[in-house]
Amino acid sequence: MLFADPLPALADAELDYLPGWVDAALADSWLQALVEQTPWQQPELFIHGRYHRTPRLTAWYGDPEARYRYSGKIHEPLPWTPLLNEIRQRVEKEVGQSLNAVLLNHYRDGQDSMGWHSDAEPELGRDPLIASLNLGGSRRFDLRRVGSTRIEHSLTLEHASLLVMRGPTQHHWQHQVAKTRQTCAPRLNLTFRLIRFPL
Ligand SMILES: O=C(O)CCC(=O)C(=O)O
Ligand SMILES: [Fe+2]
Repeated sequence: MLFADPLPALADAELDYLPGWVDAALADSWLQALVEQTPWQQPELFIHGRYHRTPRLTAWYGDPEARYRYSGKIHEPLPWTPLLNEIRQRVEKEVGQSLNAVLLNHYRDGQDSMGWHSDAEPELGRDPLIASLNLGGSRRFDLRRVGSTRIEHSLTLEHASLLVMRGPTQHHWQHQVAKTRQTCAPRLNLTFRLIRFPL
């Protein structure tokens, strides 16, 4: 093989990393439009008995039934914009499955982050497919087994790439985007999902 595999096979996981999934100039235009057009929010999360501001900006879009529970609160989806719907259709074609919601995360700099979690909410059902589009600055994405504190693998998610997680991944693995002191260009991540069992 000419290049080191950015993603070796991990037991009980099915991950595909597709660098350059979309033309870089088109990805640039998506990034700019989404940063400007999205009504960003910074919700408060109730964790360990205290409220914390989410360390990033977020927005939730989807079909009307795609409600989403997050830290005890139910979030109604915003209606699809033409651009998000166009991106959704491209992603659906890639993964061969319909998707009815997307979570947008805006990491403004290296101090914005997402803590360890699995995307295993009951609304997503068994073996959920999560298709994650990366726009803007690169960030390190870490993986560890559920129940372990040791990072087993890290990969750099680059502009215009798509990371697809499917099969048993969410039931056996957690992921994070950690804070970093390195300078980071603003980054958007869009995780497309299928809410199978709406609340
Ligand atoms: O920003 C990322 O790459 C991860 C986002 C994520 O894990 C999520 O939205 O559930
Ligand atoms: Fe996630």
